[in-house]
Amino acid sequence: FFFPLEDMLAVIKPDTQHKGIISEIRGRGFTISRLKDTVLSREMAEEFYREHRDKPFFSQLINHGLFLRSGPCTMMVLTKDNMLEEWRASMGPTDPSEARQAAPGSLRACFAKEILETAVHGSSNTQHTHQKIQFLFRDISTESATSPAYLYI
Ligand SMILES: Nc1ncnc2c1ncn2[C@@H]1O[C@H](COP(=O)(O)OP(=O)(O)OP(=O)(O)O)[C@@H](O)[C@H]1O
Repeated sequence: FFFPLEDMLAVIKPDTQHKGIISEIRGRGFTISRLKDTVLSREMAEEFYREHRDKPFFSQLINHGLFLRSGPCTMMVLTKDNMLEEWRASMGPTDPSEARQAAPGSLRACFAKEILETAVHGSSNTQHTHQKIQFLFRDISTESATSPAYLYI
């Protein structure tokens, strides 16, 4: 199983797609090399956010107004130099009200509603990127990878 080292897994959460966020992401210099719409089941949402399963807000995160499962999530493999830092800076702080204060141009300042409806997700490190891409893009293949640097896992 191969994929480019610089890739990262990003997600546009439900109810955000129609607002032109994809062209906004491209406009910020991110290359979208894979894109797939997926409606998450509860089991998939729990697996997706498994790192947070011991947090007090885990149940809310999965169940809040069925938000995460209320429509398709757009799963994307993004590429850019200095990817992790660039994407986190583009997303802005987790809490959208903080984002609107501290990073008014960020995606969450522009598109997110509240802390449980944060519009976008990004894998927080390389290991999570690998796990999430495997989980969501099981069909990805060596031939389809585009970057010269690959990791074999
Ligand atoms: N204190 C909190 N109360 C309620 N929900 C929270 C809280 N902190 C985080 N969350 C929710 O859990 C998700 C994951 O939290 P995390 O700390 O990983 O933030 P993030 O890395 O900015 O967001 P994401 O993982 O979605 O990219 C957030 O998108 C948010 O919806």
